[in-house]
Amino acid sequence: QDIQVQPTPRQITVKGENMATPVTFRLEGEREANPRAVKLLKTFLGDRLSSKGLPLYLGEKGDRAVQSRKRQIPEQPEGYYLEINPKGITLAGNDERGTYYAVRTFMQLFRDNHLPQVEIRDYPDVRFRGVVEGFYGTPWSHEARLRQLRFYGENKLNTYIYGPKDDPYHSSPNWRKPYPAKDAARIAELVKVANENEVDFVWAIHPGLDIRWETSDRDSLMAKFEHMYDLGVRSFAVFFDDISGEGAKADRQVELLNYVDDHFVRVKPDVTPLIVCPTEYNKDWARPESGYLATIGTKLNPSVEVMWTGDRVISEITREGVEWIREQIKRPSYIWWNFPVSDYVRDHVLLGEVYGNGKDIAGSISGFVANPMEWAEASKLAIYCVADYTWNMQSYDRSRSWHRAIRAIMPENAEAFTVFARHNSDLGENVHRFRREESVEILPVAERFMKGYQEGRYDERDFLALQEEFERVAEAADLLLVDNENEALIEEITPWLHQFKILGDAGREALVMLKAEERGDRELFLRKYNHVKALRKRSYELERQFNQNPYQPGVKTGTTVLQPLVLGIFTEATERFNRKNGMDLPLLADYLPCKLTTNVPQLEHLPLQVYPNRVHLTPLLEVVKWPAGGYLQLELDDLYRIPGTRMNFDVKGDLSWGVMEVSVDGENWQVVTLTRDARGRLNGKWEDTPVKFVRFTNSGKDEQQVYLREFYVVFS
Ligand SMILES: CC(=O)N[C@@H]1[C@@H](O)[C@H](O)[C@@H](CO)NC[C@H]1O
Ligand SMILES: [Ca+2]
Repeated sequence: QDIQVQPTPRQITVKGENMATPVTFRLEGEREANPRAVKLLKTFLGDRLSSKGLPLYLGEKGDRAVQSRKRQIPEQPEGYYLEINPKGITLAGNDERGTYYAVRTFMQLFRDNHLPQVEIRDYPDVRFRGVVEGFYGTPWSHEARLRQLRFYGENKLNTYIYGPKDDPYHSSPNWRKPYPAKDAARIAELVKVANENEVDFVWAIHPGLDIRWETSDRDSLMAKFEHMYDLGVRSFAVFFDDISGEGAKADRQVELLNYVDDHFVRVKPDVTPLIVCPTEYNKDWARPESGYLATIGTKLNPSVEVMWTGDRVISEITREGVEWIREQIKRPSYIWWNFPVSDYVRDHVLLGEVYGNGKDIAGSISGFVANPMEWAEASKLAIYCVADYTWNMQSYDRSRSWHRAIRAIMPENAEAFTVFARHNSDLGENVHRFRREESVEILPVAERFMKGYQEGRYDERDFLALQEEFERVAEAADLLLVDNENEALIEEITPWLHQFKILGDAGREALVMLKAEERGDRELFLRKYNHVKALRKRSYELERQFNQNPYQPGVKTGTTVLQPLVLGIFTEATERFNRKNGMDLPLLADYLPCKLTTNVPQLEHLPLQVYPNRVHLTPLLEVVKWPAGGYLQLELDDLYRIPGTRMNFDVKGDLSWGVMEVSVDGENWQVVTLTRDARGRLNGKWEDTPVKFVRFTNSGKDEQQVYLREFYVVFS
């Protein structure tokens, strides 16, 4: 029979027919077994526990209760052996966490009226598995974190790294300060719940923005770690990502890390190995001539774990890639996988399958933690799949895992959530050029239909299939909006559900428009034309109402297939209607195109936010290396005055290297006077003859490392 356990166990042997579930169980080994495993099992079995009944042997290798099965227990860390048969049940761990995992598996196999007769030998591929809360944006709430930790216990994830960029006590300005009492108490509670769920709570510090390489700051960091230790934290990390200047120096970082390792981590009996996120944390940025990774590799204590995001900031993890970095840092890397994090595409939710990472990387990595979205519940979809992948790579099946994740997270509305997730998985254009599949099933139908429609002959079956899909979209949105099985999740995705409902309605109505136009039914066509326009307007209003953040404000859904399909059908039908009826019904306004050209590598694919009279560059989270002579140019679609332009590079020092110019023809340029305001932002304007081009250049002779916090141009 199809026994489903999450994550997929390494080896399951069915030994016979299902057996009737005993009314009671006699627990053997309670005193010596892992207390958290005992507690979990006793809570689960409740009044089925008694001094009589089928014996249930629980314990770790070496404990008396499981002595007879000693040789069956895998010797890998966190491995376990599970046996169910009419004579008795054995849940035996290679270590305490293994026993806990055996109980977790037993709980999934348990049915009120029957138990499978099985033998399972199981252990994880990757040593450290879990999540790094390491994104920019609103940190997760305390309640969201508690739910996460329980979710990790259920899915055999053993690591949660606390590192929200926007927590001022994790990063600047207060990394040197202890948490205020209320926050401290919350951290202590998180640690307690993490322990109950056999999760290492790793507290990370991000000091690099303003650290000074003096003993006073070293002592501040040690004192902060002591403060966290007193709250119960036993696992620590230091993040040196997204910094420049003094803090980015490898030998200084290594000196500090080795000091912390020697005088804190290894001094205390119960602290796990220190973890560091290096400043050069991906291959794209690694500069052999800087010697940064070589310094890490040769001088950093070998016991310190080194994180790595892959070949690029956001990238799939390949065997070749992890073997390359292993050479550089002289140890396996601890993967920081930047998915499903969406802090650089905040108007999207990423609910698609987890795929693209090699199944042959386990031998070269020590850890694999996913950086999630600020939407904690919505991130569970990907986290569930990462748990399955990192536990047993060879048997990982991206689609099976994803469907099981949906049923685990939304059992009552799995179908509706599947429809929603299918069409909310790609990121759209983004600065990292990282894309995901979206609307995979309907894509071929949509393409074939649009081609046929434009050529004047489409297959009616395709028409009906699209109609059915848009109906399912509309239904799914309404079902999920009133779903109460996971209210925290619905609360997170409500803006996208409203947008999804509009998309479903607009799709159905556009198809009615198409038929009305074909039949020459003017009245019906005009009714539906106006309805779709109204839906479009509602969609824009939603974009302005929800999720207003300074990076990618708004609410995008179905952007890769369904939205373009609706727009395509609407446009084609309206153009035909206009031609046949000598009318000039306007098409759906799309914002004026504005073109960006640049020779700054990190800005090459920077999406623009274009509004009726403003164009914003999408701010970047990472440090931008702006070479001497590096320029960024905006070409507008017409001649405009520039009543205002603003740039914020978050640079304290000299900005005189930056020059802004405007031009009518892209050849002759006039300099725009820039003034620096109290907050260090550069402001300018151009009220003279209207211009078509605006450019900003590093006219100095050195590379500048800046943050692109804000860059917009207002034109009129
Ligand atoms: C190691 C790492 O990825 N650090 C940050 C991370 O905090 C961001 O969430 C990530 C995704 O935008 N970008 C890389 C970088 O900005
Ligand atoms: Ca024991």
